[in-house]
Amino acid sequence: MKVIAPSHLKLMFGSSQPTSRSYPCVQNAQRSDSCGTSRSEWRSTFATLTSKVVTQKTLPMPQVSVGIDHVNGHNRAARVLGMNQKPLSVNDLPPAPMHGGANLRVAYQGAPGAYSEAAACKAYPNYEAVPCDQFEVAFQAVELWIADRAVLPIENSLGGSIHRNYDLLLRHCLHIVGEVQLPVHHCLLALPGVRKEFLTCVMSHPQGLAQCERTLTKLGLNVTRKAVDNTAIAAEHIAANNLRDTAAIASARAADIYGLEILEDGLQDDASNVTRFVMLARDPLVPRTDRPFKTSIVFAHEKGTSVLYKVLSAFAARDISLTKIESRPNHNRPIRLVDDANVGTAKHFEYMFYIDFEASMAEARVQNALSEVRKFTSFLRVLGSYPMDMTPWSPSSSTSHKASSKMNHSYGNVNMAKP
Ligand SMILES: O=C(O)C(=O)C[C@]1(C(=O)O)C=C[C@@H](O)C=C1
Repeated sequence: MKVIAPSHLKLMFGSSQPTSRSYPCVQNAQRSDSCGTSRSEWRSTFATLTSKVVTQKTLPMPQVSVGIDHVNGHNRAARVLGMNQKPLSVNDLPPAPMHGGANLRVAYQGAPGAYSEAAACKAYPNYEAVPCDQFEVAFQAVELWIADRAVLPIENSLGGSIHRNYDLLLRHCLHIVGEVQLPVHHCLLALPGVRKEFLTCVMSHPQGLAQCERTLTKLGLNVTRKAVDNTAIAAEHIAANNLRDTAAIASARAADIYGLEILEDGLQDDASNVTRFVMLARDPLVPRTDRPFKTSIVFAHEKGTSVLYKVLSAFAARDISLTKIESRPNHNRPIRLVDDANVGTAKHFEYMFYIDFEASMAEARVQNALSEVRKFTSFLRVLGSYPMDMTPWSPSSSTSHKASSKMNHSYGNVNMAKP
């Protein structure tokens, strides 16, 4: 792995710039995000898929050859197209890669030693790291072609959703092209020689603190909790400022990098602690049916939650399993007032609903379900259709984390900017 940014990329730009690429935004009356609707084969493909009932089994594939992800090896499709005048079908294309090609520049939030760095490495083993100080900067790095991908946490099995990234997905125009599930094994780190009894403060990312709350209480430490932007940044801060009364909740790799000692190993409240990350790109992936796919959508409706049942039944009727539902405030219209002369004014909160389901946009049942959903919603956008992470389950352990950290260190010694 090579770090191509001298230090963390910082927030440099005001509002997000739409890229020149296409967006699979399916919008009805209301435009609720910053996505433009620039020309694109993909836009028309997705718009077709979601704006009317699609009965054909195959996608209009000749369109696909232009919008292909060359980095991921899909350029073979163009060759196939040249040699063979038959319309392409989904099955003519090479398998959608789980892991991307060499030397992708991958933006993540945090510093070396962050779990996001480990997730980026799992998703794209030969990547060039672009560490960013904020989640939003990682989005911008991809939009402005400083990076090719961003790998960002979206939810954790103990701490729940990372709401900031749900909101940013809507505000920006990137596409989800993959997911990575990372076992997260936390350690309590402090400067060499520091004893637990003398700690007055524990620093970490809010998710790190949330994932270890019960264990911290059980340890009986009399410490204040301090939230910082990233677990590795907490470790870096303690080392850089020689803080002898403060510990960080971070990875074993962060201990190695910043010269800290592990006071407690396996601090997370449950051994099976997993964070799900999404991989983001400027272009969407060609959806396929030859491996398990997930699709993520976001929608809103003017009549609030009353349509939720109808939307969900569009999936249930087609036997499509939902894996996640999240609701966030609808920032365009946070409150709907309903006046009743007799009893006063009801204030209803308005939401954006995010849904993940286990099926591919290339399946007719999904296209039909989305056509139905569109009837009940004022805004609908497909965030991405991408291969599910099917790596076999291996619970997190410090040993396994250290093993992978050694692997990273061998890259790190050559390329990684150590503090
Ligand atoms: O702080 C880090 O190391 C991160 O990569 C961020 C983050 C998060 O945002 O959830 C990622 C994984 C863990 O769940 C804890 C923190």
